[in-house]
Amino acid sequence: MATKKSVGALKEADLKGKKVFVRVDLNVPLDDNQKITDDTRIRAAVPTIKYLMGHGARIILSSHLGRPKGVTPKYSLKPLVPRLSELLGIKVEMANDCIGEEVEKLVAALPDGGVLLLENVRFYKEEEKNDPEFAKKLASLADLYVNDAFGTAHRAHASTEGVTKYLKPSVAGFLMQKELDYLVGAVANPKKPFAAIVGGSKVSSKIGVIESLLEKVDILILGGGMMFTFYKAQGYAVGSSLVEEDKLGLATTLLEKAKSKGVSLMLPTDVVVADKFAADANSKVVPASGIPDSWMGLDIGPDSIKQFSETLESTKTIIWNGPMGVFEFEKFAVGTEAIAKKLADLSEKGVTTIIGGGDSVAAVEKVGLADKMNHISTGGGASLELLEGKALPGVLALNDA
Ligand SMILES: Nc1ncnc2c1ncn2[C@@H]1O[C@H](COP(=O)(O)OP(=O)(O)O)[C@@H](O)[C@H]1O
Ligand SMILES: O=C(OP(=O)(O)O)[C@H](O)COP(=O)(O)O
Repeated sequence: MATKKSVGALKEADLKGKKVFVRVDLNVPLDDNQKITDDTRIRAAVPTIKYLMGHGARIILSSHLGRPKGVTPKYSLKPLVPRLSELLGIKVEMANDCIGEEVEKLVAALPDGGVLLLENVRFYKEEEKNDPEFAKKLASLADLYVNDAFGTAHRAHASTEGVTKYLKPSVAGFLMQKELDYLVGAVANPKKPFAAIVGGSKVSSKIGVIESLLEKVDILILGGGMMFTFYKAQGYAVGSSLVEEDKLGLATTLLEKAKSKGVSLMLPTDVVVADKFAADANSKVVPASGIPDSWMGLDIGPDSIKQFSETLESTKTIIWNGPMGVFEFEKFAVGTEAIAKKLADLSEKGVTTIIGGGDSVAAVEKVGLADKMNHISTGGGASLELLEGKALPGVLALNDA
């Protein structure tokens, strides 16, 4: 685990004129017109960058956006430059690549206090493979490394882990430290009953976390795209809803494990189904066991909202990652907004509420309730893995970890 020493290391580092490779998580939601719909992750990255600017460092920012397969214009980081520049109060330069000669020239031209944003590091498949040669190329751009990408700290990728082997010192940024300080404390000894709410669409990467969560929580509520794999495992028809066919066996095991552990695992009893994946789809509420052929579940229904809300009343700590439905479409935002309101309400009554994840936080911001929560985390998967008790590779790789 990174300790206060890591921040000390950043504060003690000689930064004047030094090229600093800063991994940030600028994986923000964008709409169809490439407009940022929630800038939480950009704002969260600002304190470390401003500190580096103020100390005369030459800042090379690196991030991913989405899960592109190769170079994909839709996943370019260019639309973020105006907002980043505005927040930093300087003109941020943008590179068309993240390695190579053009990037080296732009780095060489950086003045003290200047900021260069590299293009999406996931445009190279070597990033997620944690390819050492690619990590070396990234590292060759700079003199030292700062990891402030808490949201990606659970990934052992070239820009989060590999690069630390070639860049010393490698230290945590302020956001990384703040997240760890809060989350490690909050989840090591949570006030009980402790509930986790897991939804969203990253089923295959988050379903595995559920097994360990069953060791920690008293109540586990599942919604969003996560629920249909569990429905199908129980023999329900799911129409054209999001399902991970190869996780059906795991879902069955998890249902059994919850029972044997005495964990109350709750699935929505009703679902809002749609005839297409669109804002103007026809929709109706059906029982969980009654999803019609070729319809897809895009939100939890009113009965589920009621049951989940009543259950949450009894808790003392709640961690939530993953929206309950496709909240980006008004018609399917009801479940997510109701749960957000419930958590805000409970927070005022003294329940500890932690919301993590790019889209979950966007949903809570959208209804203006972020300020009511105890902690808004920039990491969804990362906070769940911390809660599991796992060491995060991006943190472990730092010098003072
Ligand atoms: N029933 C569903 N079917 C498909 N996608 C869903 C469903 N419910 C929620 N989602 C989608 O899940 C996405 C967020 O998932 P995820 O990335 O796991 O959350 P976070 O970013 O908070 O960690 C949202 O874009 C939302 O539209
Ligand atoms: O959005 C993210 O994770 P999250 O949705 O779990 O919060 C991070 O940027 C990590 O992205 P990834 O899950 O594609 O590695």
